[in-house]
Amino acid sequence: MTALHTPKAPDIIKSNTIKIAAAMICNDQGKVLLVRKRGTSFFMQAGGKIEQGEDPLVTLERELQEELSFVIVEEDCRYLGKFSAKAANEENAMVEAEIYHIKSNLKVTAQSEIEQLIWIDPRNLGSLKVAPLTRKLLEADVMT
Ligand SMILES: Nc1nc2c([nH]c(=O)n2[C@@H]2O[C@H](COP(=O)(O)OP(=O)(O)OP(=O)(O)O)[C@@H](O)[C@H]2O)c(=O)[nH]1
Repeated sequence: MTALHTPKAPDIIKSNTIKIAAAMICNDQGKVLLVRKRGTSFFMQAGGKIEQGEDPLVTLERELQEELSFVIVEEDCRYLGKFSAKAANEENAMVEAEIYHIKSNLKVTAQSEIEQLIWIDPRNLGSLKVAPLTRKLLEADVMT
């Protein structure tokens, strides 16, 4: 008789992990840029899915170009680390993010799949609906 393998919780979580590269874009006034994608309700970091074998910084360059027409200046960009949280828009999934801190005072405009962008005061979110990963990053105070 063939033994059936029933996935245990960690296996299930692993297979439902979305890997992304995303940006903590901060300006001189201590504000942080968040985006809301078309048809969704959570505000989150600009960024997107890492393609198989892709360097996360290459992913981020592509996503910021697509979403904000933003070009990364190397000296204003710093790798912060890998952070994970419950995915905002997908049921029963986790998001694992390579996060980069980017300093910028440039005016950015929403492109393509971005319905809304806002500069927020990280110490005063009020009732803003933010993605779990974003809340975690803001609570970890990774803005500076
Ligand atoms: N970009 C981004 N995605 C996040 C964050 N937090 C979070 O849970 N996610 C989840 O990760 C998923 C990434 O999908 P995406 O739609 O941003 O990626 P993408 O542009 O490459 O997608 P596509 O090419 O399949 O349309 C989102 O649906 C969302 O549920 C975040 O801060 N930034």
